Amino acid sequence: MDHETGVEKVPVIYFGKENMEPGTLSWSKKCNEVRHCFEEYGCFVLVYDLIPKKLRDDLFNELEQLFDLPTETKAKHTSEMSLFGYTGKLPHLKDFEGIRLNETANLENVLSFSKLMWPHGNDNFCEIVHEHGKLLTHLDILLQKMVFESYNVRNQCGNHIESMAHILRFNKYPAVPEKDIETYVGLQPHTDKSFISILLQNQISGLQVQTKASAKWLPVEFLPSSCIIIAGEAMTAWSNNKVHSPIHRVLMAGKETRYSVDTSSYHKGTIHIPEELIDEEYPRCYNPFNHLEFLSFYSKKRKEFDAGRIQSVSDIIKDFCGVGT
Ligand SMILES: O=C(O)CCC(=O)C(=O)O
Ligand SMILES: [Fe+2]
Repeated sequence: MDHETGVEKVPVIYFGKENMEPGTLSWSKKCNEVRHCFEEYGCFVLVYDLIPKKLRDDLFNELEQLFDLPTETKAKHTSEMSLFGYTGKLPHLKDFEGIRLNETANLENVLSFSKLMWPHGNDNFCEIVHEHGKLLTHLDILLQKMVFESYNVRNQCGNHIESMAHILRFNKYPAVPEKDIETYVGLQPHTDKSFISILLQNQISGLQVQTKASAKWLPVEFLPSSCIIIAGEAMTAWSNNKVHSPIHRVLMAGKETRYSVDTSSYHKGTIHIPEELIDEEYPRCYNPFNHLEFLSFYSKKRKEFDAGRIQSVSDIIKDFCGVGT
């Protein structure tokens, strides 16, 4: 809630050098702030001077060039799982395009992708994407440490973080024809299946998040040096339902193309709900689950959803590993 205007807004958290020293009082306050936002909204805008402005601008320039490549070239980047590879121009998403890359903090992965896209590779692209991959992986791990700290399960954090994988998705939402404004959906309402998702965007807004309390759509405003942090269903399960995984969508209402970069973290093994988060008030809601198997389960459900056979793919973690399902 914005106290001056009384208007409900997606919360904003500021990270500065002065509160990022683990063990200090201001660090624990920040950890609690992060946890509070995850519990009440499932998301927040993070203002943090982590990625230099020029590096960000360079990334969005590179993305423009990448998406300008012929569709046949982009489609060379394939995968059996619907979560990976190139997604283009699906009937229900109009002109939306997405490209997913695995572990961009590992330069080899970016290099082999660039050789697939450009006959002689593209050093500039590789350097910029790899730099982002490293910084965003670092940020994801930092946020996870803060969550574990705030729930008093710091001792379990090391193993958890060592098992994390990071996937980057580049998204392109083309400008909207005048007649379609108001009705055009860039990305349908969904919850993320990750542990945490971190979103960077160019200056073009469009992301909206549904509130937990009143299911109201809140637009996410762009702030300089910011990214948007969203809790995925895997963190909801890990936290025994304390963390909220918000439904969000992209509604394009502008004449300029929107680009975003989504970094999602996934556990490569089994996620166990800490015993410390289970008690009489909060009985166990989820069994231990394999995160990658959950993604395959989602992938199948997603195909059923796209074919109109099921109504929703939000909250699907309950079907997968909820206690009593
Ligand atoms: O582009 C955005 O702002 C949202 C992207 C998103 O929700 C996703 O990739 O899961
Ligand atoms: Fe999402």
